[in-house]
Amino acid sequence: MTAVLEGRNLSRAFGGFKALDDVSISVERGQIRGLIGPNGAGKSTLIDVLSGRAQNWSGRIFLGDEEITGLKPQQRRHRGLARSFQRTNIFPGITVRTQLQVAARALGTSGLAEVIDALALGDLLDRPAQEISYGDQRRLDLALALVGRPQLLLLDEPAAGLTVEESLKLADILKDLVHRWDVTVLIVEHDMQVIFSICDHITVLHLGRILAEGKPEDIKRHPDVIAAYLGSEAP
Ligand SMILES: Nc1ncnc2c1ncn2[C@@H]1O[C@H](COP(=O)(O)OP(=O)(O)OP(=O)(O)O)[C@@H](O)[C@H]1O
Repeated sequence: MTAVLEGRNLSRAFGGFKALDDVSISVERGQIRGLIGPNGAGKSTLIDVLSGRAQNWSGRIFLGDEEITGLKPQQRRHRGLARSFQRTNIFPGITVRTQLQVAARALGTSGLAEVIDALALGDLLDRPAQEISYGDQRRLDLALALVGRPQLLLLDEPAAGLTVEESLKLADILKDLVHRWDVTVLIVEHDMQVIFSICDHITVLHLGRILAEGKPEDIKRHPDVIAAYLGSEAP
């Protein structure tokens, strides 16, 4: 299998506190990789390091065969590494259409129609983002990350604040995109229904280190993961 993303020996400290402690991760092409763990485990820190948003970290990162360790977020984005944010990354007063067009222009790409179609945003194009529902805003955030059809999508809690119905719809969209568009996904999510329904592989972080890695059914039964995070009520 080909690794689309490889992080080697990634570390980041805040003062003397190691938020990320020598973590290595390899995500294969076509995978939906879940990244789970308790609050403060280092998940967002890892996403920040991989997307180029973090300062003062160490380690090496490869996107396919290319080392991207020293590249800024926008340079990584141009090479096909996109991310969404825990808080949506959208501008409230601007219409859905304009936000997508601005994102496409910044990337020098066209092909917005397929993104609009995939995320079912067609009826919302002329609405300012502040007027659409929170669930629709999360889909717009995902659409912005998908402009230019990135090869790798880093998602930081895309289902946060969504209803069960919206979360399941999002899960369906993601599964579909991976298969139709050949996008690889690394997803941080606390909603275990979403994680266990879409991920083929899961990495568990705890206290800045990898606690376990494996297939969903093995992770569900892993005693250390149950003790540190899932409890006895794993879905
Ligand atoms: N800018 C910062 N300054 C100081 N400490 C930070 C900073 N950012 C994160 N941390 C600390 O680093 C640790 C890891 O944080 P991180 O946000 O990566 O965890 P997480 O697994 O994403 O948690 P959550 O599930 O709550 O989002 C936490 O203890 C957090 O308090």
